[in-house]
Amino acid sequence: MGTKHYDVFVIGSGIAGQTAAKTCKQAGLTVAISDKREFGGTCATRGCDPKKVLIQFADLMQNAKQLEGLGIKQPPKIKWKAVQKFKKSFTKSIPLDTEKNLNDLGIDLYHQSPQFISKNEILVEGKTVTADKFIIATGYIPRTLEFEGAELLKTSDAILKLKKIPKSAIFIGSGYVGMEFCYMLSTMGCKVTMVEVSDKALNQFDSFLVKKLTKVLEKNGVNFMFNTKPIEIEKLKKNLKLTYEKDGKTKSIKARKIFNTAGRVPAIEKLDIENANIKADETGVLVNDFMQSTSNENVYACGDVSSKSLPLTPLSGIQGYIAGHNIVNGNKKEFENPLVPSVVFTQPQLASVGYSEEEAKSRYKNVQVYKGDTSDWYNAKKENAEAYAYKIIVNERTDKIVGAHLLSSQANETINIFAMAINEGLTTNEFKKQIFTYPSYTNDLKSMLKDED
Ligand SMILES: Cc1cc2nc3c(=O)[nH]c(=O)nc-3n(C[C@H](O)[C@H](O)[C@H](O)COP(=O)(O)OP(=O)(O)OC[C@H]3O[C@@H](n4cnc5c(N)ncnc54)[C@H](O)[C@@H]3O)c2cc1C
Ligand SMILES: NC(=O)c1ccc[n+]([C@@H]2O[C@H](COP(=O)([O-])OP(=O)(O)OC[C@H]3O[C@@H](n4cnc5c(N)ncnc54)[C@H](O)[C@@H]3O)[C@@H](O)[C@H]2O)c1
Repeated sequence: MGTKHYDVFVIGSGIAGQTAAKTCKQAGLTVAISDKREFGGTCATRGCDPKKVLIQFADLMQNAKQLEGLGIKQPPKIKWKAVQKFKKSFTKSIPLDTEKNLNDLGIDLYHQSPQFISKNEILVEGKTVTADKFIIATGYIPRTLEFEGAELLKTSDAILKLKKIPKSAIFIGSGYVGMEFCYMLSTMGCKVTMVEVSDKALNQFDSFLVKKLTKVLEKNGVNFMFNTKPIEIEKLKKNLKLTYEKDGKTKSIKARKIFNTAGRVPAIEKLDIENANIKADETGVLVNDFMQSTSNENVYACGDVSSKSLPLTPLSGIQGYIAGHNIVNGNKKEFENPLVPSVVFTQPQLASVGYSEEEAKSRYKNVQVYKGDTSDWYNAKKENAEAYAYKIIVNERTDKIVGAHLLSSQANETINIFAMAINEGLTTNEFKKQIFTYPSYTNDLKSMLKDED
């Protein structure tokens, strides 16, 4: 058993790990990186990017359905095999390209989960490896559900690889992942049931808008079952049977597939972090603003697996850079909790940035809430869209916009306008003075600041 030493050993090759590793290598440090799955991380290989390739076909179907009888004879037929082939053209080369890119930079690669054996030693691929600094960038993994038959559940990895659209499916959990994929499958003709333990979907988002989105998905054929607790899964000949509890009664439903979309948790279970005195809780590896472990100064954590901020791709890249920079230059850069817009890629899309109505009301004395159903506005009507709505939050004293929540077919883009407005501290008057293209969803944003509910 040989021993090897590096200045920096990075665990996880997603956007956070890659960014951190490259930052250290480019500063002249010796660096190694390990991944226990294919290189490239979640977003590029089994998350955001392949998901958007698939979902755009659902969007096409949805748009066509909306215009059926208004010029569209019938919605197009989707060749799912071809769609999957197209998606693969984005994902297939990622692992090898990532490895080659890291290799070319002179970074050593390991293909296994390391285990900490002491504060500065790990065991990986049968070797003891020591390093001055370790960076944990292992991301999130699906939450394990603990009921009988839970091993029959599939995760988002399997949804992205479906060989055909199943006749029926049950989703357990209506967060981002559950809502996006239940929209995709229901639009493609799958009979979908959504089982959610709480009383509404997308708990992080504005209820006024979530209700409207839920209604659209119900029209798409999704059967939402709230306040419902899954308790057992059983394998039948063709189907799976889910037994659940609702209103004190025990009942069951059947479907071809059941997906675990009940949330994601920090991927730390294989690392034996306690051997290196690294502390973590359900939010991830506990770090300070320098992305440095609060209990072991030679360890940094970044991306989803760190305890700081939301598990989204743009933040993982920023945190990876900060961790790498602080290892190279000493703790100089702090993670300052940037304003983060986010979007659920259903149709309509639900997007949000800044404070919710409740957060703003607890923070400011007087809050102005602009809220409306705009499904009768031109942009929605021309698409024959079911729902178009908004809620914008303004601090009344300063007239500055502090939060925006949009439900529209273009919300993934238009929310970025509000992100910029909030970052720049624009007042509603300054915002309304902007000239935007016409007719566009962006131009509608100005009119939203006129109507008070
Ligand atoms: C289906 C889905 C859709 C998503 N869509 C979006 C979206 O539209 N927009 C958005 O912003 N975010 C989205 N996300 C979230 C986004 O993918 C993550 O925030 C981002 O990928 C996190 O990057 P990361 O580098 O922190 O972790 P990851 O990309 O998860 O990388 C971690 C790496 O560490 C490896 N690893 C884990 N454990 C070990 C171990 N013990 N040893 C060695 N290696 C290990 C993993 O194999 C992985 O390659 C989505 C996530 C999912 C699952
Ligand atoms: N578009 C995007 O940006 C995007 C897309 C996918 C994922 N993500 C990221 O991934 C993270 C995880 O998303 P997610 O959807 O996996 O988790 P989530 O935490 O957003 O949602 C999980 C849902 O499952 C429910 N749930 C939990 N246990 C349950 C049980 N036993 N039975 C029934 N329901 C149960 C929860 O109440 C919740 O509604 C997000 O926070 C987000 O940061 C982002």
